[in-house]
Amino acid sequence: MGLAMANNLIKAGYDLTVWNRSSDKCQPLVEAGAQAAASPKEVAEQCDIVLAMLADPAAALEVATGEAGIAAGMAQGKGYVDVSTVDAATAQEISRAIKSAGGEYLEAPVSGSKGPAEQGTLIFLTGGDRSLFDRAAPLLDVMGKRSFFLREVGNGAKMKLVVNMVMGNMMAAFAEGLTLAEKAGLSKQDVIDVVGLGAIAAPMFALKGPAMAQRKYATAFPLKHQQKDLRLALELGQEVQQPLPVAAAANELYLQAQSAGHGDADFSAVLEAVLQQ
Ligand SMILES: NC(=O)C1=CN([C@@H]2O[C@H](COP(=O)(O)OP(=O)(O)OC[C@H]3O[C@@H](n4cnc5c(N)ncnc54)[C@H](OP(=O)(O)O)[C@@H]3O)[C@@H](O)[C@H]2O)C=CC1
Ligand SMILES: O=CCCC(=O)O
Repeated sequence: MGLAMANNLIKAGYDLTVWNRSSDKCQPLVEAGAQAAASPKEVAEQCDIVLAMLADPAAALEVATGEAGIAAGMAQGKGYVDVSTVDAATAQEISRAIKSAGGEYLEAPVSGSKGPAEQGTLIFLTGGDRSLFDRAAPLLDVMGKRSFFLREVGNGAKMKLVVNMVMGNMMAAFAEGLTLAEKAGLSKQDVIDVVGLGAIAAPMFALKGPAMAQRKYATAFPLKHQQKDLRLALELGQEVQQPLPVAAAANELYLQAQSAGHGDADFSAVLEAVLQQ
């Protein structure tokens, strides 16, 4: 995700300084004109606005608040926009670290996968400093088609978890439907066609269904990240005392798929867990 988003910023003419834990992954961006930095701190020292796209809450915290992290290079006038999918408490902790270092903070997780990241059609779900939202808007407009400002830090994370919980549930239900159809003697392609014409038609089913019918799962959204998002959504449900039995059942399927070695495959590989029931 980060590579595609950074590429679009370079193409739009922005002067980029990049860092990634595995530094070889920065090479295509350096070849496209970006400068490589030795640490997140160095990126923050060199840039007015820092963007980060990281795996999970642990990675987001380490990169933002670690010894050579973003906060260590922050100063007044600089801003940090974290587009990773994390929980609200993590976003709030990062916000405190950035602000006590004098910077501004915006959480901005994205809806939309690899295709929208490449095409610059992501949807940003933001919360935090309104002035940074306004300052970063031209960058978000290069990478996305719409940006929502949801006020205080944590609301972007919560919105993202709600959306991804629904998405994870939908994919698990679709996998069950395909499996039931096949065992009942129906064609999976017929199921995809019928679903695509009715009220439950979804771009996701049309996009991923044909490959799922062949048990192929080229990674756009890694299954391990979908399971992380369901875990975080279930934790949010506990915080606000909302039972989420459908999401809890879906989470079990993603955990099973992950244990069976499909964590780095696309999240549609949840079908493999359904097939094992
Ligand atoms: N893929 C998708 O369709 C979408 C993903 N997201 C969210 O975006 C985020 C990134 O997703 P995606 O790009 O697919 O994931 P990847 O797994 O491809 O990338 C994860 C990134 O996080 C880095 N990272 C992981 N752990 C650490 C750490 N401890 N310290 C420093 N860096 C670390 C990785 O570095 P390294 O290269 O060294 O491993 C890599 O750059 C996730 O939060 C995901 O939920 C949101 C919308 C869509
Ligand atoms: O977090 C991943 C979202 C994927 C998508 O919105 O298609």
